[in-house]
Amino acid sequence: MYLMKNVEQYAPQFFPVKNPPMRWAQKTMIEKAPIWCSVDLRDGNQALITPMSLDEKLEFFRYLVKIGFKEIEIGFPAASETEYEFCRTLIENNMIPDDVTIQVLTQAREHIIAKTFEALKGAKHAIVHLYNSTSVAQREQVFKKSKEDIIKLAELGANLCKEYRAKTEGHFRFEYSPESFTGTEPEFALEICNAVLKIWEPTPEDPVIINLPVTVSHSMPHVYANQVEYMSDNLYRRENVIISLHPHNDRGCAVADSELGLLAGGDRIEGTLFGNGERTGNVDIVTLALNMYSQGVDPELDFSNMPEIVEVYERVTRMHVYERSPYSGQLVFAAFSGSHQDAIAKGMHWREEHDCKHWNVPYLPINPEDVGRVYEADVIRINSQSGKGGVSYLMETKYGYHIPQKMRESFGYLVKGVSDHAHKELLPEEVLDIFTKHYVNVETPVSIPEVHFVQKGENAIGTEATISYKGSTETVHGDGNGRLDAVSNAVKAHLNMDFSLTTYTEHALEVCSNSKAVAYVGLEKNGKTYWGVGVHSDIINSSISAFLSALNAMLMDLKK
Ligand SMILES: CC(=O)SCCNC(=O)CCNC(=O)[C@H](O)C(C)(C)COP(=O)(O)OP(=O)(O)OC[C@H]1O[C@@H](n2cnc3c(N)ncnc32)[C@H](O)[C@@H]1OP(=O)(O)O
Ligand SMILES: CC(C)C(=O)C(=O)O
Ligand SMILES: [Mg+2]
Repeated sequence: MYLMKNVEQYAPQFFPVKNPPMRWAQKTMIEKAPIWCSVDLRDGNQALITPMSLDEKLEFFRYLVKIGFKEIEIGFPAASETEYEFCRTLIENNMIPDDVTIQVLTQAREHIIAKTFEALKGAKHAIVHLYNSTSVAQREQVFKKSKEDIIKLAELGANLCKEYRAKTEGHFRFEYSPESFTGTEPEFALEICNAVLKIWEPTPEDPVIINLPVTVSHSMPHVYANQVEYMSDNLYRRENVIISLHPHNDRGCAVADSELGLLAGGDRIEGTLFGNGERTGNVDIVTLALNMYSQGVDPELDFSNMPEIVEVYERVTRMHVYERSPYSGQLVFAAFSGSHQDAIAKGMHWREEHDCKHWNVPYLPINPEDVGRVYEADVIRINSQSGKGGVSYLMETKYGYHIPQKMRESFGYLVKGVSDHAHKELLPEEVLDIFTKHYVNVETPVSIPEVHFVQKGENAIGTEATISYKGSTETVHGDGNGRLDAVSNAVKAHLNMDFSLTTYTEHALEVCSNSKAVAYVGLEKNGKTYWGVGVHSDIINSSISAFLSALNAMLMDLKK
């Protein structure tokens, strides 16, 4: 018995290439950026609940130009007034930079082609993108036409485009898409593309784009790569043809389809920012480009200010960038878990110490700063899964505290406990607050309001300390081999208790541009270590405060 009863109605709907050479499978990397074409304003827009307004489209267009797109499909001008107006606004207001080519989509129907060319009047250059469906399902169910008739439809469209181009001023190139390519037999897809190419006769000066859309994804990515390789090997005048890939993400494979398709002969990618588009989306160009970037290949697009890109995109499309979207999601660089944080913190230190030329910090495929993300806010995030490494890294990078190795565990568990009980993430300020309240300059139950020292020999110091404890204040004396030792001995004698000072470290601390000294003290009693921190403008005061803080932690614990 099947858990999902309808499984039997499904069968593979794709047409694999027979005996594919699979030369692409020998390659391991995409070595140069493809030609990028953003289809955000067309494919992306047609998939929005509320399509973008004219102003929103204009803003998005300008932003795509800023990112570095040189080819932008701006819409389907024959589809609606807004689409038409948008095209006219760009042209009439000279808003298209000379190095940017707009692209428009049209069906193979005369009135639609006529309207498309009318929309393009005055454009210096443009790509006219003609499509018709070629898949078995569409031929049978939608067009109810034979293969021959479908080829005739494509030829009609190609001829009409040629005629209208001849009548319109401007430098226009052509693109043809056998829509639903992945549901089409490869031999038929080749036949129809070659029929169109024979009408358009591509030359080096007038190359034609053949776009191979994964309109609906039916197969694993290597099947698509074989189809692309087959087309690339057999297209008429291949040398003057630009093979474009247009994957959709129905199987979650759009990025893989694009990458393998590029290895297999693709020259160009049509996709959208963050993968917006019909159903599960188009290929996410951000991911594709930054995948290349992470291997040292210049993607020729600028994604260095991801927070701004996300803001513009979310505002104009009313879509949301998923928190786990590669490179762009709010949480993709965040490490909550202790061992990840620890490795990142160590990796960052390693990098500083070894002046590494290549980025190889564990768990971070790229430097988050390269896409405008901030370490403290975006990388090490603290909750009950966090550990000492991450918490200490945060205290060091955000607040300048170099917590001694031996103290880190105590602090790590303290923070984890707070987060666990509150059942929430702790902000850096909250972590600092726990640190301050628990360790820094703690003056109860014991405080030392006054202390004096006298040098008694080369390694001998005497102290006179005023100690307040349980409501009484007394002046006591002690000797030691240093100031802290002398104070510690005076306190031990006064309280009639024993403990040993196991850790002492100190360093300078910048607090609001004032330099202070911070000291850390570890006191051990009955096999347990108690920690204290002192912060003061004077290092002697810092060390005594650190000592007292540790002592007070011990006394409070012994009282329990
Ligand atoms: C995979 C993709 O993303 S393809 C792009 C899809 N995008 C869009 O469709 C958005 C814009 N489209 C529209 O606004 C409308 O569909 C228009 C304005 C283009 C056309 O509108 P209408 O003619 O009113 O309606 P509609 O789209 O339903 O037309 C369907 C007819 O066109 C035919 N047709 C569909 N696609 C094509 C094509 N590429 N070439 C030629 N004919 C086509 C259909 O077979 C059908 O024919 P029929 O009238 O003989 O049954
Ligand atoms: C118009 C075509 C290229 C398309 O968007 C698709 O097939 O997905
Ligand atoms: Mg599409």
